[in-house]
Amino acid sequence: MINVSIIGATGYTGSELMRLLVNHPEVTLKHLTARKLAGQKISHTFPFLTSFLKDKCFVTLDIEQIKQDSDVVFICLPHGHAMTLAKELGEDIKIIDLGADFRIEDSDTYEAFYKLPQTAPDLLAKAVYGLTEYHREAIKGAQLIANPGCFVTNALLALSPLVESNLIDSESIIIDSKSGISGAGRSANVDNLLSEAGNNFKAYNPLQHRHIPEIEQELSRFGQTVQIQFTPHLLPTERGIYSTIYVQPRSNISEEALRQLYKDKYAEEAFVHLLDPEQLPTTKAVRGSNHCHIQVKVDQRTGRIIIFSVIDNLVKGASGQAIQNMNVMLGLDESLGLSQSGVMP
Ligand SMILES: NC(=O)C1=CN([C@@H]2O[C@H](COP(=O)(O)OP(=O)(O)OC[C@H]3O[C@@H](n4cnc5c(N)ncnc54)[C@H](OP(=O)(O)O)[C@@H]3O)[C@@H](O)[C@H]2O)C=CC1
Ligand SMILES: CC(=O)N[C@@H](CCC(=O)OP(=O)(O)O)C(=O)O
Repeated sequence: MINVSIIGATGYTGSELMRLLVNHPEVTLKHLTARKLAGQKISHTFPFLTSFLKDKCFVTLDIEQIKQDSDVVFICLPHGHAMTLAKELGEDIKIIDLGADFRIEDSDTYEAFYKLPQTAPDLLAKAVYGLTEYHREAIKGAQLIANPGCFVTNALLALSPLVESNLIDSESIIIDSKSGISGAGRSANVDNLLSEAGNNFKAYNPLQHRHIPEIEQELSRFGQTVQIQFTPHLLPTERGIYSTIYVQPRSNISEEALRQLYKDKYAEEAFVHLLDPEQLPTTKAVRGSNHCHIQVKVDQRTGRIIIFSVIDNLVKGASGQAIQNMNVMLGLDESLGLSQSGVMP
């Protein structure tokens, strides 16, 4: 069995990891850390885990104990902590960071967008970016994974086939994204109260969202420098990310050719699906699952391509993809623990 510990198990990504890993046939959950809730039963905070974790309690973070007892550690903390923790955990343990500390290759860009110093440049250099479908070979040999941001995962799965094929004007990309409130984490925040966010809808952080440099970095890997326009919005729902993306092709492309591109790219992928032409993605169809649903259209009037893409921010956008990466790192079947379908209604 693989011994797994979670640092920051009281948050949404930590609890989602537990929800998925209790059904992973190869995993034993070891140390599940918290600050204030240390010593308390996990099932009291997360009753959905009652029959799975029984009397298991949160524990205070003890690096030596974790090093001794774990094969894999997931770090589910606010940005800035994983740089220190990954150093302390050392190189003999596999680490998957769900935050952004190892995602941005250029430290000045990280510091500008995150307002935090990059204190682990040596670890940054060896970290592998964990968008599984595009970095599988590197992930196989990695010790440290930078798990992608949720909006980023959604946008990259939608856009990469087009950018990789050099079919679009790399400065024409407009990404209009919406996220459920769990994307903001479980910590108390007035903006996320039902009375503020319920029956409400708003854009936030236009022009400066932290995911802009991450999306540009990853799309630019294909060869051309990519500049995007990205605006996130807050949906009055718990989970889900929905992106509608507009791009200008370099030359006219038929919808049939466009569909073939996506079909070929994702034919072998367990979690990325091009929907039938008459369908449009919905957040509920992927709710609780590790799946990404994509639709592509060509507007015959304007010539633009429109891509619709949807994931569950806590699963493919965070904990599910982290487990997918763990499976790849350990040479396991990539889908282990991730067989859930979406939940409707
Ligand atoms: N929510 C999402 O959809 C996604 C989140 N992420 C990233 O994953 C990481 C975790 O996110 P999420 O689970 O949503 O966050 P939450 O706010 O839900 O949970 C944060 C966790 O971090 C702990 N924590 C908070 N501050 C500190 C601190 N100063 N020192 C030690 N522990 C601390 C909390 O523990 P305690 O109970 O002790 O306070 C809690 O367990 C973040 O980096 C986030 O950006 C990535 C993709 C998607
Ligand atoms: C709704 C909401 O607030 N969403 C978060 C994104 C969550 C995410 O992907 O996390 P990272 O911070 O690890 O990139 C935001 O916009 O900041």
